[in-house]
Amino acid sequence: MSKGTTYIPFYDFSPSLNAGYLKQILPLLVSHNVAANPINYAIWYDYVAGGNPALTKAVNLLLEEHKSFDCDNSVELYRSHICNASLESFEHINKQLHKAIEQATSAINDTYNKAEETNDSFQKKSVILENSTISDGLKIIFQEIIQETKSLAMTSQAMQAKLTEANHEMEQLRTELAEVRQIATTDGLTGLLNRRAFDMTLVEIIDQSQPDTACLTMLDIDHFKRVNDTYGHTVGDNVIKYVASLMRKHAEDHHHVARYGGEELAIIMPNTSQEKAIQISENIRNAMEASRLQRKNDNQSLGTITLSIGVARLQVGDNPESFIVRADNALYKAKQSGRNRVIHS
Ligand SMILES: Nc1nc2c(ncn2[C@@H]2O[C@H](COP(=O)(O)OP(=O)(O)OP(=O)(O)O)[C@@H](O)[C@H]2O)c(=O)[nH]1
Repeated sequence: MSKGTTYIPFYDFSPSLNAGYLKQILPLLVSHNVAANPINYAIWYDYVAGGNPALTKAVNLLLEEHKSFDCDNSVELYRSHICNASLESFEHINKQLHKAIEQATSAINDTYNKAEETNDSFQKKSVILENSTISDGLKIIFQEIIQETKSLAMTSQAMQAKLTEANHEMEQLRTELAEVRQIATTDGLTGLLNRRAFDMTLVEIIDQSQPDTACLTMLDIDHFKRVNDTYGHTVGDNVIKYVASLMRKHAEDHHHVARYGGEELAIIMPNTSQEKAIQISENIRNAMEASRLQRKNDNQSLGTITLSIGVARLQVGDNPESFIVRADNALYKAKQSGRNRVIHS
């Protein structure tokens, strides 16, 4: 069982016990119509194993309310009761630690500076005292105080060095997290945003935009199956990469070009009128139609490959789903009406 919500769930039961859980979990997944994916398995594993009362309560509540274990509910259960590790949570922890180290460094700096100042002033006064007529006992006490402040200054200096090192490590970690984020949001084939990043960006842009000021363009390569079947999957991959490069070239700097899935690509266009979105889409479509692609190894022509494109503009009350549906419907119309064209909703 995972021990409550952690960053990494921990399971330490024996194989035979796990086999027993498996036998109980499968019928539960079937009877509650739950998809047997790893997230759901983890939820029902904890449910069967017991020992995670908050999760058991949350699952029972969903059952009582006859709610489905759809993707949203499952991810919510998993994040709230089993594992809340995410790039965002690691980045949050990193930021908090960085802040704490900065505060500690600043406090240590103050201590060091004060100790140095006090030390300086004591040093000056000790010269005066050396020549004064105060008793030797007092002179010894004074020397001891000077030693103490010196050692405080040295300790502060050593702590300062350690904190600077810790800060450096945190910065390195932050760079690594940024690299992981980059990998997690990038499509491996095209280098465009992947579907996860597309979904997140679309939510943000809808949140930030007024109706009519943003557009969504969905693009699909025509008869792509034929390309794969005739020239092979590797050539197909290269065609997708080529289309991605055309999209990057024609989209504006503030646009978000993404691979929506398979041979379907998309551009989220904030601060862009529908006319502008159509014009950019036409430029991409024209450029593709005019391209003379050849197979690398034998220069065999791939013939003309075309694109169908659907454009939608953001409307009042839109959410990501409705926005995508409108762009997708326009794309579908482009396909239905003969392909190699741009249609807006
Ligand atoms: N090479 C390659 N092919 C892919 C990739 N993803 C999806 N496909 C292929 O894309 C093709 C999509 O075919 P369909 O959806 O039937 O449509 P189509 O042939 O493009 O025809 P229309 O969309 O109707 O013009 C399928 O053959 C998929 O296997 C990929 O990453 N690489």
